[in-house]
Amino acid sequence: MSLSKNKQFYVSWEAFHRATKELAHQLLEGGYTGILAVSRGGLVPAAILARELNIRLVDSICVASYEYNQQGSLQVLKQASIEDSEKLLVVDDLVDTGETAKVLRSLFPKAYFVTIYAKPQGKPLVDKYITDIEQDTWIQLPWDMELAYSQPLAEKG
Ligand SMILES: O=P(O)(O)OC[C@H]1O[C@H](OP(=O)(O)OP(=O)(O)O)[C@H](O)[C@@H]1O
Ligand code: HPA
Ligand SMILES: [Mg+2]
Repeated sequence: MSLSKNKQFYVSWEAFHRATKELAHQLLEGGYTGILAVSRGGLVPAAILARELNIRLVDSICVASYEYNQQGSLQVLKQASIEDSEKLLVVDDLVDTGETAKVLRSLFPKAYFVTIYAKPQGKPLVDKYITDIEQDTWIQLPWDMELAYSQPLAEKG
């Protein structure tokens, strides 16, 4: 299924870091003892949360569903070895249709599922997130972008 969107939401590294630290603040009193990163997008916020919350038990589950913005069926490429528990944080960068979160929730029903960004369709599947993004918007993450020259407005046709 094509998820091409009308609008784009560009996220800088700084903005991503700031939002993830805000998430860490909100999780500080939760007593979480382990992190499960949903690779690949969840690896970046998982590393930041692990540092901020002083959690050293970090695992990953490797899934694939999108090829750029074409959504296919979700495949689990590598299972996690960490145990499901109320003290486990499952971390992804974002929830869009909720298909990834649905699978993760069925595999880790006790865990606390967090993301940085959430679109309306996927929002009911996450326990906590930081920023709402409209469904028709594509989130451009910092690791998918590079600095580039921008033509002055006066020179644009
Ligand atoms: O709510 P959904 O519609 O399932 O979309 C959200 C998922 O899509 C992206 O991952 P993707 O499968 O593109 O792989 P990546 O993390 O390796 O980039 C994102 O990192 C989430 O994991
Ligand atoms: O909006 C998005 N941006 C980046 N990756 C994604 N995977 C699903 N939706 C998105
Ligand atoms: Mg992902």
